[in-house]
Amino acid sequence: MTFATLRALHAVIGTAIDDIERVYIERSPQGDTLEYPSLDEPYYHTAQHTPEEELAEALKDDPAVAAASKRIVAACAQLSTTVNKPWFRLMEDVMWAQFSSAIGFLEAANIVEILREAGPGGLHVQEILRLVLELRTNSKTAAPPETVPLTPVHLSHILRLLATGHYLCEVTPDVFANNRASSYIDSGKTLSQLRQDRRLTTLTTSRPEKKYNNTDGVAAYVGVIADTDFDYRAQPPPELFGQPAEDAVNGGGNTPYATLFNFTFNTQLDFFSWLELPENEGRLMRFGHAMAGSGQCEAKDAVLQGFSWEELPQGAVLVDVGGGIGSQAMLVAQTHPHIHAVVEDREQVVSTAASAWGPQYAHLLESGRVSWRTRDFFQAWSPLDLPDLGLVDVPAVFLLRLVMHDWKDEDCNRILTRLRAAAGPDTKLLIGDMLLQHACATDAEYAAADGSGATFPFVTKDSPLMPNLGVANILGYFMDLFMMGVFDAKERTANEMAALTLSAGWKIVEVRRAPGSIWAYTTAVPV
Ligand SMILES: C[S@@+](CC[C@H](N)C(=O)[O-])C[C@H]1O[C@@H](n2cnc3c(N)ncnc32)[C@H](O)[C@@H]1O
Repeated sequence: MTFATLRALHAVIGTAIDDIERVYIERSPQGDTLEYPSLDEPYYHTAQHTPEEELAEALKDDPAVAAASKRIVAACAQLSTTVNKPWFRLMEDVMWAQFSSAIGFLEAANIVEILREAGPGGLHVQEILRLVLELRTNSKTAAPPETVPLTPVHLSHILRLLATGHYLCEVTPDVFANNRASSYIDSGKTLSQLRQDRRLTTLTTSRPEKKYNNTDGVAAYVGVIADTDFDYRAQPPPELFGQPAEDAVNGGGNTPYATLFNFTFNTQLDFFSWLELPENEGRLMRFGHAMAGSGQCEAKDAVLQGFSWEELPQGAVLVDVGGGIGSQAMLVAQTHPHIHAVVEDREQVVSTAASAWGPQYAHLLESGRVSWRTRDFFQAWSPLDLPDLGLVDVPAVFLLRLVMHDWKDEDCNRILTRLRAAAGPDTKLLIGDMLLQHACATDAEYAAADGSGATFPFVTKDSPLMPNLGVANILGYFMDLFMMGVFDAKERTANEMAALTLSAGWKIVEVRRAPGSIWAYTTAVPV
């Protein structure tokens, strides 16, 4: 039985590679065969590429390729867990935090940028260290110098761990170069730009977060998640251990803390208010950029596929609630000229949001088709007064992307109830968030699935793979625990989301997702 399962998993991998190759062949330019991008070759998104290189990279987002890739990841993980000695698997998983810290260090120390400038031959750790120290800053978001007794030996060990885990290549002993995986974290900034950011400021106010301006937000996202102060991130809330949260986190003092985040930072503020404290200015800026990077969780432009925007009437208004710097609103307004988008957020975010955008979107801001307003989403929604449209008291769509997962159910209910009170009969609520699935499926669910992988279960009943595609989707389940630690919130299962929206008078009518993806756009209408 087990050998049959091993072979079935092996077959899944082979079939999925066939599926990927078919797409690459079909899309190859005439007379040429498009190769699958090599892990050894960096791909810097800000660099110049040949049309073939760009296409080969872009095809990873092709729905058939993305779905096949997920099956390969799921099968490889299941296969390696089956055959790995249990002790090794167990210890690797328990010690995985070391790897996460190493990636955080790679980003914070600008090593990807240093190695980009070094080129394919790489750089010896001694020279890497010299540049790391030269670029090191003393900001709140970087480790203070006295806690980093970094030597070339330390550095080579950290980088070797990363190379062994398929980030970086060790070209010759102690000489490291970027590979495709590490190049993905590249901010695109030159070392001279990074040095310039330091020079422009005083010693005590250096601004490493400027590194994230005009980037795709991936480095910023790594910085947010791997922030060295966020060590509580791996800890589930104490309630899970049967202790009341207050007893477990208040350290015997008199002040109860609502979450482990509050305990760790010794604050009674919620995360977003804390982020606005003057000493967290760099973190706030980085967070805004990181949200642009969060787009990588979804298929490219997923918000465009997640809703039938083209069916909205001329002058329809999308309200992007808690929309941050407005990355989704921009995308929708850019693609659909008949839509106006208003991004609502906290005052401090709104006051700097427009300046986060380069000339590419200037026409949307100048024409007023994208605008911002300050609104606390726990307060009542009030009509908008827009230059071209006049008074808008019934928006067409309320978008909540990556908002629900920040809040516990009672708070989400308050947010949704405010939106429900402002909704007209045709107003849609669109939620963009992970939609977790159970790690099992019933016969009825298998029978009802359409087989495309766009509905759960993501595989057919005879597949050896888990119905939620296991490790291929584990990011969603990691984020779930991260949200518990940071906000006492969570990612939600489809059933949990349905119950939550219904509690505020919204009924889910559609879920759209890329095949096999845990990320979904969920549409609800007033009950
Ligand atoms: C995780 S971010 C998501 C941003 C954006 N929706 C996106 O997908 O890129 C959550 C956003 O909620 C905003 N936010 C937090 N509390 C808020 C409140 N009480 N009222 C309005 N916005 C709030 C934050 O400032 C932040 O921009």
